[in-house]
Amino acid sequence: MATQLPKCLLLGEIEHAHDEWNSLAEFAELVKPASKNREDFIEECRSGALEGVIVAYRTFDSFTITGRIDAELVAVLPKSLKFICHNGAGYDQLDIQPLTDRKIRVSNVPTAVDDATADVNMFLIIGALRNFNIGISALRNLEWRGKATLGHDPQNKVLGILGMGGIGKTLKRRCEAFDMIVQYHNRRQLPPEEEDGAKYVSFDELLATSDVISLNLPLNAHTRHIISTAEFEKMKDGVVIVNTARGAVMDEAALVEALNSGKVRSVGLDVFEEEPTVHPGLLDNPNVLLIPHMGTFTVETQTKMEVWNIENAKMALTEGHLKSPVPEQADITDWD
Ligand SMILES: O=CC(=O)O
Repeated sequence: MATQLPKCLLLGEIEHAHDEWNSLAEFAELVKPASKNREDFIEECRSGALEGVIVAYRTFDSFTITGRIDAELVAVLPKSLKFICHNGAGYDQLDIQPLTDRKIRVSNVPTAVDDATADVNMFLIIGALRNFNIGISALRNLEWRGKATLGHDPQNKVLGILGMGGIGKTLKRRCEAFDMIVQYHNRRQLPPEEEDGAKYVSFDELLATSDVISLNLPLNAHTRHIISTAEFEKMKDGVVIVNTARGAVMDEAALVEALNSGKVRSVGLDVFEEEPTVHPGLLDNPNVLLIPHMGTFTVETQTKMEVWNIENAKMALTEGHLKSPVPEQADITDWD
């Protein structure tokens, strides 16, 4: 009698790496949920229709199907489920603790996102320093430069990177090519070979001494609103801030006030607290350069990310472990 293959559940779509995804059929029956929203998905899980699923591959956009992977959802996920492979560097859509409690292992996609996100980060730094939003909007309104005032050069400006992970380190190299002086803050100082000449400073020193502050840290319970009114007050007058991490690391309402008061000169934002909604005080402010979460939005990077995430799923199916487990679970060895 033929042995039954385990199931691998696709939450969301594969857009590029179709061959790699289809190759998983050697190891698993590839299935999709029937549901299109959280309520139905919870019902589908409860009905037992997804039993036999060992690995779930999910995309950022599959949030529309499942909502947050939180304790409520974790309680109904198939009993057979052992691995969730998240296609993205930031995995704040998943609550790791309830998943760990249920012995479900989670992976994310680091590294593959670094270049594309650092490129957007650099674009935002230059664009915000040079007031390009004002010029671009004026030109589209047939007002030539409109109210654009002189911008500022990046050369010799102090860049403070908050969160020196893969994207932060890649950004550092980009910014050094623009002759910026790079300092950073992490919860722990990096070894010298990883710092690669960047100065380690305390959180408060980074706030007080940077001309440009770049937010490159993950969103979690410790980092939500890590930049709010008290932190803006500690910054230099006329500071420039860019964010390609997650909107909620910065208090958007407090940012609008800091922009209105002139404390913050300009910002470049790729991410927002309540995507796809953007605070009207940001939309209305000409000193805000906005991009709709396009940090990794390139053919090459989206393909790399899918291939990486499929490798996680394949390893889970064939070897029973993940290529890139999330840091919270990386040191756990007892999964039985
Ligand atoms: O936002 C993009 C990602 O988390 O990969």
